[in-house]
Amino acid sequence: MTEIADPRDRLIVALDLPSVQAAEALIDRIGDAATFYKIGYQLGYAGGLALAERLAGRGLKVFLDLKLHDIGNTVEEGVRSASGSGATFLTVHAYPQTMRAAVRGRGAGLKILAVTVLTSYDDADAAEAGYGLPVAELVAKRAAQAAEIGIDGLVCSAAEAGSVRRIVGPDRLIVTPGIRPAGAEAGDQKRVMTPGDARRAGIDHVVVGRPITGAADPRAVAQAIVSEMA
Ligand SMILES: O=C(O)c1cc(=O)[nH]c(=O)n1[C@@H]1O[C@H](COP(=O)(O)O)[C@@H](O)[C@H]1O
Repeated sequence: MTEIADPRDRLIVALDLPSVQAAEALIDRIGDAATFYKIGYQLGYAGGLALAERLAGRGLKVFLDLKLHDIGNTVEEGVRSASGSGATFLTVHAYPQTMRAAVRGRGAGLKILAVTVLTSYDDADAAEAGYGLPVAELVAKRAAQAAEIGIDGLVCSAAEAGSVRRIVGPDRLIVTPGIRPAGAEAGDQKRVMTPGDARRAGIDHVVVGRPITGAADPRAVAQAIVSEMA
């Protein structure tokens, strides 16, 4: 688990919103309660990649959640292009070929996170997708491969954080979505945990979307999550 000087950096707010204007309005409302923002498909395909550069230029940290998975050459060159965006994190799916290519394309300052098994999957979903392993074993297998390949961090559910930490050691990052403050709706997430329990399980960063983007007071929810983890 890495030392983090500013406790706000542990929270990554997922900007899962339809437009740059909506994202900028949310960032304004949150103000200095958050320092780290994630841009994924929904916003990325609606002008969010340019926003990523602007946020990084303002000193905010940016997680580009592109979840790359393609032939090695395409992943390597895609990661190389993203290396100029000012982002701190970029996701790829945790397939060995893909992870090796991402490490080859990684530029200075960009950390590659490998998504082990999506937090919306349980064992039945993994079986339906053709995997012969329960989720916990598939996460462990992919975490070990990621560490061997030299990936900077893993995305998994907080429920697997303890076993992933034992596999990857203290220096690799563990980033966990599927985070729900007590009483919040799980939605399509199947492997969920509260921010406090996730922190106690040894995670470095949590990713939180709808509990903040859908809140009447997103700033207050962000502050409560940061305090719960401190
Ligand atoms: O890579 C991710 O960020 C990710 C991986 C994963 O396994 N599960 C997962 O939910 N995410 C992302 O984390 C965010 C979670 O959003 P909420 O469920 O609204 O809190 C979304 O932007 C997802 O795309």
